[in-house]
Amino acid sequence: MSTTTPPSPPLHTTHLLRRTTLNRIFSLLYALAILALIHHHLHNLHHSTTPFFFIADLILAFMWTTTTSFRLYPTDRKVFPENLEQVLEKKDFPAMDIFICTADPYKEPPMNVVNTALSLMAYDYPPEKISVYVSDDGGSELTLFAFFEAAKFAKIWLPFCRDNNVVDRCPEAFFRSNDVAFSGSADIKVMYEKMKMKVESVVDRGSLDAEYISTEDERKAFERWDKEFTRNHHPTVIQVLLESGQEKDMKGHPMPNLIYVSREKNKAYPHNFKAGALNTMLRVSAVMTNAPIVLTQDCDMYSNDPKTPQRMLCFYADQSIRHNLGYIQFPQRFHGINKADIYASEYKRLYVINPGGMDGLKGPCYVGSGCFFVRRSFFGGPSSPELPEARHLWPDHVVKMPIRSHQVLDSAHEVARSNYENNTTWGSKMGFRYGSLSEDFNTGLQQHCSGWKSIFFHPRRPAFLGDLPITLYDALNQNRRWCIGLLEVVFSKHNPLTYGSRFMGPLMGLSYANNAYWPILSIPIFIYSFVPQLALINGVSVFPEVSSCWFILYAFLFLGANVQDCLDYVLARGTFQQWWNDQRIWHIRGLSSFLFGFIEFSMKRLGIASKGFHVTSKVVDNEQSKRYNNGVFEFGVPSPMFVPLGTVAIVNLVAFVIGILQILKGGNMNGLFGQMFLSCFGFVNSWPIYEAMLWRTDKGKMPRVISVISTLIALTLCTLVLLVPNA
Ligand SMILES: O=c1ccn([C@@H]2O[C@H](COP(=O)(O)OP(=O)(O)O[C@H]3O[C@H](CO)[C@@H](O)[C@H](O)[C@H]3O)[C@@H](O)[C@H]2O)c(=O)[nH]1
Ligand SMILES: [Mn+2]
Repeated sequence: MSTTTPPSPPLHTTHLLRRTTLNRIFSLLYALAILALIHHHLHNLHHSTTPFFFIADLILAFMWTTTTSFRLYPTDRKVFPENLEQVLEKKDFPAMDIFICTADPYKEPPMNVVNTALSLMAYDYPPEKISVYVSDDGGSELTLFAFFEAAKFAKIWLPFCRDNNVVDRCPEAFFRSNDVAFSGSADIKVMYEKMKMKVESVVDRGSLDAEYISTEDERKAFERWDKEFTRNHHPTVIQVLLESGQEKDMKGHPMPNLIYVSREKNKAYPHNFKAGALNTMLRVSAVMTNAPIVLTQDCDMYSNDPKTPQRMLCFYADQSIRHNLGYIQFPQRFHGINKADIYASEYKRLYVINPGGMDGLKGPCYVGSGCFFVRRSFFGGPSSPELPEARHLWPDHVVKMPIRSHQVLDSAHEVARSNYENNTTWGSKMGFRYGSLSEDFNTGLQQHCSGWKSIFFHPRRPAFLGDLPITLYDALNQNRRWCIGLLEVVFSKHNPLTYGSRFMGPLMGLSYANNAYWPILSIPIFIYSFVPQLALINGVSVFPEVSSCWFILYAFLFLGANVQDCLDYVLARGTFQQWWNDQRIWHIRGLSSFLFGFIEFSMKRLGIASKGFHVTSKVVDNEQSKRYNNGVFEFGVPSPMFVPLGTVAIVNLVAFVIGILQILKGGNMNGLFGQMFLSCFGFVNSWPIYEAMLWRTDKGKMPRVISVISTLIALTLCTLVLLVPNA
């Protein structure tokens, strides 16, 4: 009799979405329609405006092709963490090194960073297997001070969460939403508030008074902030705040490791922003704990689900996919979004819809936060390792010394030196990749190209929740930085279309290109925001007449793209109103951040100074936050990025009014319908801009100077076009 081992229960399953077949059929139809349109354009090239639309439509067609790569294999996954223990015993769970990046105590309040750290330390996971590394690029004693306090509070907070099975393990989120009386929660709240007050008062004052320093350890730590210490030029500071083997929580259970690291900064060496910080963390953690799993977290992205590591393990523990599994990406989700999501800060397409489409191919892009990496994936491809010279940095190295021992601390300082990476392949072949302000996109791309796969998992309850920009200026600035980073990849050797398609296949190449080529959308958006409108003012018809069959083609292309986009959006649990705002913000980005990102990228290439990584502010102004919650656009600052928005708003208004007048006078409605429709669309989309320019009185209105400049430009354009002979 033969015995067979029963098959182990599934840890995860994956399936294609039901809409896949429809998607594919529609893609084919739409592609044919695009070909017909190109044919139509080629026959009409002699018309004066056709070349504009030809260029615009070619770019739109290209972008549509890239979007289609997400629609051919849209995938969804399920995990079964309840089966985990049959495959992997708790004592065999892999260790995890968690990196939390922060860069500025005034834009990223230390109390928020502490909250993120506490939520992650409190994971429902063996604490002795967790090490949290806080990377402080701000080199701030205020942040370190906050973490000394956090380490004390953690000894109470962790057992409280564990014993009461708390789900919101970020203290701030817990106290905000839980009125249920957990045993002891009132006392803990008092302790939390006390810590918060202490930290915030120190941050408000901007310096640390002797009265706040209570132990010898702390005194010694803060001595490192001497007179020479500045944010851009200072020695390495590594402070072990909690050591798992040594420290116990108030119930006697082990604590996770908690380590503060501010890498050495020296103006003579490039620090490569976040990617540089993360590479330092990779090395420092290698000599201290060297866990096989690395979780990267932005300082504002707190854990919203203590079971996330178990869900991640459902993939990691599956031997059949392990050999080339590089990372598991959870989507970036946000808290505090207003109901209509006016700035489309949720980036539903980028963070939720598109990754699901790539998951059916070789896996999603890395988006910078909420991503569990297999450490080995930073050191060459699955079958072509690229290892650092120092043996103790290899991913299989086993650390045998306690993290506070001299040897370990000495090597940690050594690898955090600002010139450590000189003449090495860190940032080019190893670790997080340099050369792009969108280090996340760049790193994921290169990992995929070297043969790694990734997995996208989108649980119902968001695994992480982050802050989002609540002013239009911040939102556009963030987008502008991304564009610079994306263009840096497009114009590098790792272009997703050429290099990417060669190593990942054409569909993955197109998926990556969809994001990378965002900024070129600026061209069709500018053309369609100005040319048909100006022609309308001049009474020139540029689109097919309503009665012609070409009009049906135009209508199909316009409606087809928008209805499908809207369906994708609504099926991903969005609302129609959110989709509406999302399409509007795409136009806004096209007219502002995409263009300005392109300009700054070009200047950077020409060697003219650039701002580098401009950290998004996470500080909330009460007035602004009130307006944001009411769904009111926040302009306020006189940014040149607002000028095209104002100009387009006025040109569309003028065109729409003149169009109506012409029709009333018995003009050519049949020939001008398309243009009337576009001006009307532009007019409706610009509503918040008229409000901000004309009748709002609050601080978030459009600054006068921007209104004046954009009105002048718009009126000049409208007048000039009237001088063009009406052909
Ligand atoms: O020199 C720097 C600059 C930034 N950061 C950190 O990088 C993170 C992201 O910065 P943020 O200003 O919040 O940028 P976002 O645009 O919101 O971030 C998105 O875009 C970045 C790439 O541009 C990714 O790194 C992020 O993970 C992704 O969430 C924050 O934790 C910062 O502290 C550093 O550690 N060092
Ligand atoms: Mn952020």
